[in-house]
This record gives sequence, structure tokens and C-alpha cells, in this order.
Amino acid sequence: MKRPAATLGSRLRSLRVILALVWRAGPVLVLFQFVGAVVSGVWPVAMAWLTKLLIDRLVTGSGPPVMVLAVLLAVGGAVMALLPQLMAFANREQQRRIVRHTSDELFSAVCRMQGLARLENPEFHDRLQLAQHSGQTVPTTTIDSVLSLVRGAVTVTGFLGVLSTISPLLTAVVAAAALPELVVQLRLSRRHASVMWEIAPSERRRIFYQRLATEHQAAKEIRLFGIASFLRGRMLGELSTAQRSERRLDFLSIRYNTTLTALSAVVAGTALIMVVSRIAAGQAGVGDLAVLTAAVGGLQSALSSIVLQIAGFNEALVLAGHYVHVVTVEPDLPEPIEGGAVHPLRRGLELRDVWFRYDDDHPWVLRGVNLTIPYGKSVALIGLNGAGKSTIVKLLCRLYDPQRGSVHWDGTDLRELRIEDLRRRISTVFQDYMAYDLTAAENIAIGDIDALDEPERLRAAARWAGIDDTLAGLPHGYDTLLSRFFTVGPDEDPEYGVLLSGGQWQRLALARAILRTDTSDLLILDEPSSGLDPDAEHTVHEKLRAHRHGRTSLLISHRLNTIRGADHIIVLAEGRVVEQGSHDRLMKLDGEYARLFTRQASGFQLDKTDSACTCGA
Ligand SMILES: Nc1ncnc2c1ncn2[C@@H]1O[C@H](COP(=O)(O)OP(=O)(O)OP(=O)(O)O)[C@@H](O)[C@H]1O
Repeated sequence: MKRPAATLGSRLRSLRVILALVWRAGPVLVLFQFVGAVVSGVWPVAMAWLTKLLIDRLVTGSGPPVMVLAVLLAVGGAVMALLPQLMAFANREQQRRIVRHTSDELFSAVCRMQGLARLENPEFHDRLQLAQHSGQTVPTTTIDSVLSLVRGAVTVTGFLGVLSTISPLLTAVVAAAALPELVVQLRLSRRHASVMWEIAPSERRRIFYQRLATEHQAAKEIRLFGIASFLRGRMLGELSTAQRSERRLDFLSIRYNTTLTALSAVVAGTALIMVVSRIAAGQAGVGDLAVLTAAVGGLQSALSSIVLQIAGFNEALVLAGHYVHVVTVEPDLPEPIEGGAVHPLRRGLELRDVWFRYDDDHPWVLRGVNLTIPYGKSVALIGLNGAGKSTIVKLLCRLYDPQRGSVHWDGTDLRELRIEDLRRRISTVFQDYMAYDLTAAENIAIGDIDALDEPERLRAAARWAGIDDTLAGLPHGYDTLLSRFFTVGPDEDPEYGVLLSGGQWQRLALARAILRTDTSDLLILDEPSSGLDPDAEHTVHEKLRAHRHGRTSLLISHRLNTIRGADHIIVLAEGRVVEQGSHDRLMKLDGEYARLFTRQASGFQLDKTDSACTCGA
């Protein structure tokens, strides 16, 4: 997988975005942290200097009064003891606000992506994972780094000044020794950022296997098929892959850092020898030894901290590139800048020579499809598994754009319409509809969230789908949580949540779609009754027939008896329309539809004969 390039320009852009974010999250906190950093940067130098003055005063009797120096040292020490507590609180508060901002920005950015293609791209998910991680950590790292740099710069400047009064040569040696460290740490930081990118796919797979073990949906199969140890092996395998890369980086880091530590010990030792020799030669006072010890140690550790901060900062900016990419990425489906309002449907929808595949490397799923869903008519779409029926549904909802050809709403290409407006006019039961871990009322109101405060509308939709009695009979009626995953509700009652059966969920999904038909022009039903019992299926289809009458609808079903009453039936095979017309016309044609219909009908006939024979025996 190719690592996205982190150029200087991209890092500067990330820095701008992150600093703006930090400032928005809490300007007062930033200012407080800045002042605190300057004060704590000045203090070590001030303390060393005050100590030197105190020693000189005690030894030679010259300089400011002892009491003044002692009081300054004591007050400074007290402030410095308190400051870290306040700074730590400011940091944590800043972190909380940043997490809120970045969580909001990432959530909104992902929801702004109107199509599905990007969400089906593994590389995008790797970026998203790093964006989530860096969005929470980088702003804080950035502010920590900036503050540490300020603190370090103040300390370094002070010590350099102090040390240069004792020995300019020594000052130059200590300062120059920081350069190799800077080069090494920058290298390590870049390597660290690239390791994180390398291990992102393994990390996502590991999380996937780990989640499977705890997910309710997978629990039955995992237990029945006994695949827990298979999944555990996979999970640990991914973990090992990621840890191998991390370990290699650790070894590299140890090698570099050991060399750097040796270098700094040599510099400190050399400095000590130089000053002790000068004191012995009477060229320096005893107070100089105290200030030198503090200055060399303080300077080395301040320089080292600056270097580490620069390196950490560099790494954070490379990682922040993922966050910035996700929150600023171009829309995946272009929309008109002006206009694009969607008017109520008057003529119908049309696919004109539509060619579509899910990815450039994938085979064509639709190959030149032409079809019309006329206004006020019910259209049925049938075909074998994989023929491309659900794909057409997704194109009608503009979840993807076709590579060739176009989809039209009353003659206007969907690409010229505002997506949100378009979707407001469509109500759909997808084949893979969602069962949300929300209350029953909320699960229906997903179809039209404004109805959340209109219990009567929710109940009417539920009644239509034949699920009202079931929902009303739940422990907390419509407010019952349809999940065993959370303990919410009154008194955190663990019994608060219940689960529905597959068919009950399907009715609920229907209720959701029916709720939306109050405001939408097109009803799409992709296998709306596959999980219903025969009675329920019959009732639902009778209702749907009446509901669809005079409304524009598209029904997909493998149960051909449920679609024979449609105004128009379209048969899809291998991504092409191969037949279309009414049930009678298609039966007369004696083609694919007639073959499928006859086969299904004869199956029922045979079953009847069989059961008659059994009864007679
Ligand atoms: N998100 C996707 N990414 C890649 N390929 C996909 C995706 N969704 C569907 N396909 C492929 O597109 C083809 C058509 O799928 P589609 O779901 O449209 O078929 P269908 O006619 O609805 O089938 P079924 O009757 O089984 O529901 C299939 O070969 C499938 O593998």
C-alpha cells in the first residue's frame, strides 16, 4: 500500500488546521498555557542565577542581601510547585474540548460523503483510522510541543547566556552536540509515522476479528461452527504483524538513542573537566561550578527536550495529514453549486444506457440498461441473484454515479439535482435494511426523524406494517430499547432492552418506509417480505398493492406471485434488460419470466400434490 507523501507544504497545511482547531477549542486555555510555559522556562535559569548570587554572597560577602535572594528562591519554588497542577488541569480541559471538536468534525466529514464508494475503499478506512487516532492526540501533542518549545527556548537562551559568561567554547560544544540528536530524532519520527501507516490495515483487521467475538450477530455462527480459535488465531496473527513492525522500530530507536546518550555524557564530562581546571587555575570562582553544573545539565536536557519536541511535532504533523485529508476531502459525488431543487415527480424516472461497475478493476454489473419507472405506476424488477437489481436501487438513490449513461428524475440528470432533496423524495426498504440499537419508536422514526414527536404517525405506520400490537405489548411499549447491548432506560434496567424476530424487524423496516411515503414520491421495496410468514406476506403484499396503486413504486422480489399485479415488469439478466411488459404479455412471450414463473408455480403445485399424497397414504 502506497504511503501518502508528507511534503513540507502538506505539513504546514496540517499545522495551520491543527492550530486553528486548538485555538477554537479554548483560546483562554491556550494563553494560560503559553504564559505558564514561559514562566516555567525562565525559572530554571533564574534559580541557577539566584543560587550563584547566594553562594557568591555567602563566600565573598558581595551582592544582594541573603534574605532577598532566599525569599525569591522560596517564592519561585512555591509558584513552580503549584504551576504544574494548574497546567495539567488546563491541558486536560483543552484535551476534552479538542476531542469534542475533532469527533464532531470527523463524524460530520464522513456523513458529508454522500456516496458509498469511498466507504468501500480500504485505503480510505486506513486513513480514517489514523485520522481518528491523530484527531484525538495530535492537537494536544501540537500544543504540548509548542509550549515545550517555548519553555525550552527560554531555558536554552538563558543557559546559553549564563554559560557563555563562563566559557564561550564550552557553550558552543554543548549547543553543537544537539545537532546530531535533531537529525536522528527527526528520522525516527518519520519512520514512526510510516510504521503507523504500514500497520493500519493489520490493526483494522485485528479490531474486526476482536469485534466479531463480542458481536451478537456473529455469536450464533461462531459457536455453532466452532470458529472461535480460528478467529483468535487470525486476531493474534494480525497483532503479531503489527508488533513486529513496532519492535523493529524500537530496536532502531534504542540503537540511535544509546549513541546519543554516550555523546551527551562525553560533552558533560568534558565541560566538568574544563571548569574544574579553570577553578583550580584560579580563573573562575566556586559559584561558577554551581552555575556550570546547573547550566550544562539544564542546557543539555532543554536542548534534548527541544529536539524531541521537534521530532514529535514532525511526526504529529505527518499523522495530522490523515485527519486534515478526511475533514477537507472533496465531495465524493459532485453536486450543483446553485439550483438543483427537486420538484415533485410528474413524469417518472429513467435509466438511459447505464453502465456501472463498483470499481475500475471489477466487471461490469450493469451493461447499457435502459428502463423507465413511469409516474404513478408500479414497476417490478426481477432477475437471478447477482443480476444487478439492488445496484439499480442504489443508482436511483444516487449512492453511486454510473460510469456511462445517466439516471433521470423527470428528465433531469440526477447529477444536476441536490442529493439531499432527491433522497427526501424517495422512500426505500433496502434488502439489507438496518436494525438499530434504538427504541422501537426511534427505529420507525428513522424514516422521517421529524415524526419522533408524533407518536400517532409512528403508530399508524406500525399498524400498516402489522407490528403495532407487538410493539405496544413490549415492556415499555414503543419506548422499549430494541437491543440487548445497552443498559439504558429507567434505573439502568438490564432487562430494559428486547430483541425482535427477523420477520418483526422486517415489518419495522416496512413501517419506517411507509412513514416516509407521507412526504416522498417514489417507494422502492427491495425484497420487502423475504422474512415474513405466508400469512403476513400475503397481507403485506395486499396492502402494498393498494398502497402502490396510483403511486410511483419499484418492487424487487424473487417471489413472482407477489409482483404479477405490477403495472410493468422488467426482467434483468447479467446486467441487461432482457424482457419487459405486463405479467400476461411476458407469459405469452414465453421467455425468461415465463420460465421462472412457471418453475416457481410448479414447485408450489408439486408440494400440494405431494402433501395430498402423504395425507392419503
Ligand atoms: N458494494 C459492492 N462492491 C462490489 N461489488 C458489488 C457490491 N454490491 C454488489 N456487488 C456485485 O454486483 C453484482 C450485482 O449485485 P446486486 O446486489 O445488484 O444483485 P441483485 O440482482 O440484487 O442480487 P440478489 O438477487 O442476490 O439480491 C454482484 O455480482 C455483486 O457481487
